[in-house]
Amino acid sequence: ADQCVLTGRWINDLGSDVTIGAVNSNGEFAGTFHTAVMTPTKDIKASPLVGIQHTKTQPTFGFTVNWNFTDSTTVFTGQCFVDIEGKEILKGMWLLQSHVNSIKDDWKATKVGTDTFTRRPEVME
Ligand SMILES: O=C1C=CC(=NNc2ccccc2C(=O)O)C=C1
Repeated sequence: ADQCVLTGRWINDLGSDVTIGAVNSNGEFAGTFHTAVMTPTKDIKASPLVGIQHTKTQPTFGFTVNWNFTDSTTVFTGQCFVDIEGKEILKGMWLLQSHVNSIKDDWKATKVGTDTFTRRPEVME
């Protein structure tokens, strides 16, 4: 089914903008994550992501984001669901690992949360 092939543009509930490229026959993909959560201190560059999805109906997926202006990493995992109107939703959870300078601070270095992505509507020309 071509539903829930992750290629394309997605927006999450924080307003961040994710672009995912082609998904290969192994389900692997790459893309960019343009976060909405950083106040534009400097020009906010997109951060790279790599991931993999199952290629079946309503597949599960995972991807990793390397935040390029902080030394932190977020891994997302979830499942793509198609609602009755055919709208796709990526229902997921994430772990954010912040860089800390000492293992003594490791206890406070991992945050967890939920996140939902929907397809970014193509702007009508
Ligand atoms: O430099 C950084 C560090 C962490 C960030 N986390 N963003 C997230 C973490 C979890 C879920 C969504 C987001 C998001 O940006 O939408 C973003 C930029």
